Amino acid sequence: MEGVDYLRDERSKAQFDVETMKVAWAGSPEAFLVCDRMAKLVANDPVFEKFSKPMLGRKELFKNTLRKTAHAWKLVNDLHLTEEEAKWLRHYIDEPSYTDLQWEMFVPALEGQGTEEQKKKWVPLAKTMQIIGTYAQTELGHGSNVQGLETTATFDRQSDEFVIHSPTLTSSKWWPGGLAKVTTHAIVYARLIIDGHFYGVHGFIVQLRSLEDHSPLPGITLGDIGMKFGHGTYNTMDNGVARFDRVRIPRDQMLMRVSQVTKEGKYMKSNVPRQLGYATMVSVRQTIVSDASKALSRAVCIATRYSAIRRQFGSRDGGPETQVLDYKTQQSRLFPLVASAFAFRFASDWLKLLYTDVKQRLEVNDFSTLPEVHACTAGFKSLTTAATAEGIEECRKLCGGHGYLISSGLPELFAFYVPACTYEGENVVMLLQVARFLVKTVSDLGNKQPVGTAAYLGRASLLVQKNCVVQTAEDWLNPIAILEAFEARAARMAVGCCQRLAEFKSPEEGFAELSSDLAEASLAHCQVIVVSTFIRRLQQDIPGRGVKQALEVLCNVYALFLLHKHQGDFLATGYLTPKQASLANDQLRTLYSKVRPNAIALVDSFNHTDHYLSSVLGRYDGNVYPKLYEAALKDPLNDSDIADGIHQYVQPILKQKLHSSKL
Ligand SMILES: CCCCCCCC/C=C\CCCCCCCCCC(=O)SCCNC(=O)CCNC(=O)[C@H](O)C(C)(C)COP(=O)(O)OP(=O)(O)OC[C@H]1O[C@@H](n2cnc3c(N)ncnc32)[C@H](O)[C@@H]1OP(=O)(O)O
Ligand SMILES: Cc1cc2nc3c(=O)[nH]c(=O)nc-3n(C[C@H](O)[C@H](O)[C@H](O)COP(=O)(O)OP(=O)(O)OC[C@H]3O[C@@H](n4cnc5c(N)ncnc54)[C@H](O)[C@@H]3O)c2cc1C
Repeated sequence: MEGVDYLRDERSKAQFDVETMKVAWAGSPEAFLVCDRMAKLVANDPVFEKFSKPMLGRKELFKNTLRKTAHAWKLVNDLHLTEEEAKWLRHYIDEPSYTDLQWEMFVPALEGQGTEEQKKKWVPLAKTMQIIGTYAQTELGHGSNVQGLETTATFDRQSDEFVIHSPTLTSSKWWPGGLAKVTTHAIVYARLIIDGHFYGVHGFIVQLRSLEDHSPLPGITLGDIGMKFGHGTYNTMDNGVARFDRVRIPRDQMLMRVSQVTKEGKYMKSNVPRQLGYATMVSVRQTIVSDASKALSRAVCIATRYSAIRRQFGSRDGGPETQVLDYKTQQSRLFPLVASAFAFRFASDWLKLLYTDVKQRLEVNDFSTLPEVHACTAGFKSLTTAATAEGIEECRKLCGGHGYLISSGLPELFAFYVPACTYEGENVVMLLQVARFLVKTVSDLGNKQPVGTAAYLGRASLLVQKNCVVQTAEDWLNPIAILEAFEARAARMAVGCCQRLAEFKSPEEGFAELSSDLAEASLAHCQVIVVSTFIRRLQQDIPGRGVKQALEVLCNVYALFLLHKHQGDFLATGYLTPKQASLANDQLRTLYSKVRPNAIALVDSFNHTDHYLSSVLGRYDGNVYPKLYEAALKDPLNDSDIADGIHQYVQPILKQKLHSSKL
């Protein structure tokens, strides 16, 4: 039956205005309109159909993405889309493509690390796609350890050129998106050598392919690194390998904002810190945090809608069975993920502001907030991608057996998403960066009052002594009580690590030995910031019937869920008593009952189209079973009753004559 809304009753239970919540989720009325327009543009364009993707082979997958990307670029030009609109268009097309690297890394690297002159020359070429670039940092032998990269860029004073060379197999560039078959240029990260001296790793603009016939330029070997996890998701992308055999580039193609090499071969450091060479990674990590909330919102939307349709057990007298969404176990696994999607959304909005601020400061050579922004982007990247990857897998399990079908949309989403835990800074390596910041901050407390996200550590001496005052489950609804619990736990963990570090012969030895504890302290610190950002968001004016109240419930769910999950930390650091932890859990159960009537409306607020979700379980109308059946029938194995290979391989077995002694 087309046109029936199987989730209508659920929608009628909503205690808040969904349309206003959509705006709160999008960030502003303008942002909502852009997203909505781009989502519909993609959903209504047959070129962007994606149902057939799981059936395509590697070459077809890749070509299909090239076709979609070309169509998208045509739309960008024909419709005069802004950069913001074009970004959303790419997002809703929902297929990793070389343009992700072009816009998220190549252009930002040129803009952030190039001189004014370099920007003037290269940025317009990239922005009009006259050149297509990638970010070639990782090598076969090194990814996390950027200073360990082996590719060399040797200055040749005679010709005023750099010679880019891959001296070993492990120095082969390995992973860059779009490198294998598409990109014409790359920012290649290499060790600078002048007169036999090493001057650290720098970025160089290297042309890879002819702009005439697209063939690799002399001395450059390019290829694909092979199929990746999952089928139809990241295999649309040609992650590549590149080897350089003494390839020459002009001197002015070294990105020279941080340091310069003169014609005479003199290495000149400007007054900007060398970490600015890592600025592109800070920019992308910030984007990745925002993508986490989108990916998680997509998974929870599917699992919540399906959980309202799916019924198991509980039927009396032939009446309807229980919706699985009504089971407390289902709620306790699902609702914290719905709350996390909102928490990450608000955290990423805040991070964007922080990043915009640091970008403006860097332009006028103010580097004072860079360490804090680096710690926040690295830490948030780790926290949100790990929770989102786990959350998508949990949503698959929440959908029972059907969640394992490609048509549920969840396996492909997981396969697409999970590398976010590794790329752009492996998650544990990123937490250890936060740990460096924390250790410095705590060690400096006697001399310097911490500010910004670390300001609470300025009260560390108080926080390590004070105990939680909560006496009833109701008390756990007080944002001051919640925030203090998170701050006290994080401060105690950080201070505890620093005290133990002092017992080692050297800080390096202590840091290595205590790295697991330091990573946990870093996670606790990042959770303070995410929880406090959610609380601060609620202190702002939030219009719309019941919107603020619904968000308050989610904020409490997010915080108390984390408290429950990490209660070992809260108890071990001595801030909470077991009784107080148990009261928090009682409150959490009550909160789940408050989320329940709003569950479907909350996931409707993400405004995801059926095209974007690409899930029969998460359909807006809840018409799951007929569509699941229909999708199954479309499988190529259902083209005929007797499949290829049956006559050849199965019938001979069925027809064999065995002697009874062999049975
Ligand atoms: C279903 C399909 C849907 C499809 C949808 C499509 C739409 C998608 C849209 C957008 C997607 C965007 C994503 C695009 C794809 C991404 C592809 C991924 C690309 C990559 O992975 S590129 C490679 C990334 N590589 C890394 O991240 C490497 C990680 N390693 C490092 O960053 C560093 O090596 C290190 C930080 C670990 C160590 O640095 P190092 O200098 O060796 O050593 P330290 O001594 O630790 O640091 C010194 C000092 O510097 C500080 N510091 C380090 N990093 C930074 C920084 N970035 N900024 C500022 N400061 C930094 C550090 O804290 C130290 O400071 P201190 O001395 O303590 O004061
Ligand atoms: C889908 C995808 C796309 C990518 N795209 C690009 C791209 O476009 N351009 C590009 O340059 N790169 C790209 N990469 C590479 C990516 O950035 C690296 O894989 C990533 O930075 C991790 O580095 P690694 O592979 O060297 O991991 P490793 O560092 O080797 O990690 C292996 C293990 O060692 C641990 N480890 C490493 N160092 C430490 C330490 N100091 N202390 C404790 N534990 C440690 C890690 O936690 C991890 O468990 C991509 C990767 C993927 C998966």
